Amino acid sequence: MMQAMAFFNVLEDHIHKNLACVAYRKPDENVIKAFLQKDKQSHKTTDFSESGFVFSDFCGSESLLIPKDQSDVISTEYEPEHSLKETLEYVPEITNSREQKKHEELVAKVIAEIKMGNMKKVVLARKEQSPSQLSALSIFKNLLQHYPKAFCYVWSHPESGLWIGATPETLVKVERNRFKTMALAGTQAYKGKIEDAAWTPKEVEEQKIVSDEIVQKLKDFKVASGVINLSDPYTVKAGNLLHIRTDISGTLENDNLSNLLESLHPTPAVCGFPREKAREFILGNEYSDREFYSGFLGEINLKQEVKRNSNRRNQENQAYASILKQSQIFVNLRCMKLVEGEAEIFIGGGITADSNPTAEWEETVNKSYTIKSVLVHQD
Ligand SMILES: C=C(O[C@H]1C=CC=C(C(=O)O)[C@@H]1O)C(=O)O
Repeated sequence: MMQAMAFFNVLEDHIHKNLACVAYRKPDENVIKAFLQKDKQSHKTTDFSESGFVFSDFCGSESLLIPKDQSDVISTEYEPEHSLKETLEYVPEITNSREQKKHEELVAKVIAEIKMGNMKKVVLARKEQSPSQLSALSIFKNLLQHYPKAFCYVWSHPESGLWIGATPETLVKVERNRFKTMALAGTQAYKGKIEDAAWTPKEVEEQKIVSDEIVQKLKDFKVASGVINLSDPYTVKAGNLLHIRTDISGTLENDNLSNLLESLHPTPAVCGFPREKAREFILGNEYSDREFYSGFLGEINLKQEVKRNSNRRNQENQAYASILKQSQIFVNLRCMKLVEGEAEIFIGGGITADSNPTAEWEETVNKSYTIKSVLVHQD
């Protein structure tokens, strides 16, 4: 482990030299890890068989990779610099801008398509520009501070540019032959108590489409070898927002990570249902290219040594530590691209037949706050 100051200095230097690197902290953990690529080559993966950190776009056309064997891997313990406020106070400014009109018109178009029976759900996203007073690493530190339950990262790569985010959504975690995923959807503002959250039928349906489709796709792609386990839906907090979540887990049929990712991505939490029609609509109608927003990112095929228990029965095995292969991949939400000091914030929301265009606009405004609130100095 390095001292935090040395860690951030090395990272900053790497970003400054425009060499590929990523630093991240997993939900509820207190270690920040970084992969600093040593060579200047642009590595990509197509079959997800390598070991390293992957950064994939929404379309699935580009999967950048920082290979472990080409990187220095460093880590530091994260200590919040000052006591943090649970929720940042914020009153969304809802302006009647041109952007709002454009977004609401597109939402209305989706609702009309859904009512014609072409689709059941489409996630519509937009991009918002916001000036930032801070450097990438200061923004990253603010995210670490305010979102302990999120996967917080900063990714810098000559091909993708600089991305920063704090996502609440796991795409998949694989450990040996077990996988865990989640269906996350439905959004409301957090008002002080998780228990007080009441969900409308629209939100319940929006989330159920996600969990049903994940299970169906796992079956279609023959991913799971037996029963797929599902929790009941429950409410989770992500920054200033609440979502509905179902946990889904099972045993893998084989260790083909590529097949698993293809079955899951893009889920109806970021695309829609049916997948292909929703994807086509998104690519043909959204005003901005999503790039890496709503794609996925994370560790793939990392090997970790696990020491055996030293109880008597295991004593003969003491000399052997087992190797655990694991992947932990997140959906790239609540994120921004930093372009010459300006933040491009990407936000979206699920549209179903019962959506209200103005409420959908407001939801994206609320979601943008996860990022906007950390673009300024914190005290
Ligand atoms: C697409 C986003 O969120 C997804 C995850 C949780 C809740 C969502 C919703 O309520 O629409 C979205 O499906 C985003 O934050 O840009």
